[in-house]
Amino acid sequence: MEWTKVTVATVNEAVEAIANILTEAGAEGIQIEDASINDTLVGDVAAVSAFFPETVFVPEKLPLIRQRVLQLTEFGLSIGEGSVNLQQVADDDWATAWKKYYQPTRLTRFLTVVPSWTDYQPTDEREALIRMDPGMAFGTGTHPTTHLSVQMLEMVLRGGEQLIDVGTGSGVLSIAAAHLGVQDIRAYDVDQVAVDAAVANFDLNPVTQGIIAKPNDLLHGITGAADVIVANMLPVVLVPLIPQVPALLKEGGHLLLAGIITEKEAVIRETLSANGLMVEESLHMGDWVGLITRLKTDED
Ligand SMILES: C[S@@+](CC[C@H](N)C(=O)[O-])C[C@H]1O[C@@H](n2cnc3c(N)ncnc32)[C@H](O)[C@@H]1O
Repeated sequence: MEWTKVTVATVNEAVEAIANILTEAGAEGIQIEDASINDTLVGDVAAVSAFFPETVFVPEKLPLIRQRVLQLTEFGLSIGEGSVNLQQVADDDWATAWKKYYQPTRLTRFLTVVPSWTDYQPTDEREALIRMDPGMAFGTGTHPTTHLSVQMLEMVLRGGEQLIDVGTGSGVLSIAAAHLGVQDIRAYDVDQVAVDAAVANFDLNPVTQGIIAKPNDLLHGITGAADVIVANMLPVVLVPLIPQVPALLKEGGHLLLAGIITEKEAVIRETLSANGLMVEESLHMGDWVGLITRLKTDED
């Protein structure tokens, strides 16, 4: 079988958004390259490739893909070169591409994300595995913003908390939280395809029994407070999310934010402050920032 490979040349900041556009256009697999895995790319230059099966007539889809990539700039996102290129690839190349780019990745000392088709075994008894189907959209769990999110979860969770995962995507953060002892998890995503992908990934990970996954726009209409709210999303979505958080965060609870490129950190901090939240700690990975925040108290 032949596949059509569509590659968008971009920068790190836009990688997740472009992956979503390509998935929504009918891609069956996404491959992300940046300087950490491809020597020919330097700095924050990145490439997102999507593989479409023969049954999809890709040239028909290209104008909309191009238009949606360009529209990202309207949300304040830098897209870099933004060029879109087509290539036919044979099945064998595709199989090799998966193997090359989706390797088990140790996110933290205790959590490793593993493509579902590998037989990777933990190297020690404390290493827990997050099994993900790499054919599904919304990240394989190896993006730096996901790394930061999992690191922040590991820093604040002690077990037994209630957690809300906003923009769950592949469900990776909910699976990580379940491994860290959280049983009461609500996972939401505005996109039904993402919710379906998350549910399928929950089924691959026995630890996730009982997670509620539903389509929802941010936290509109959600009731019932949580100890931890985690959101790895673009700043353009985090800004309207933040004012919804204080009503849903228990006293002493944490809001964990990732998906923030360094240039957008100031606007996120301003929005947090205007809504009675303060930054307890910030984590950095490349150009990305993760913020551990909590409600301000009288002592602050
Ligand atoms: C960068 S992905 C994060 C996926 C996953 N949580 C992770 O950390 O790898 C962002 C997700 O947010 C979702 N999203 C975007 N806007 C949203 C909204 N208004 N409400 C809920 N989810 C949203 C997207 O569909 C996407 O799945």
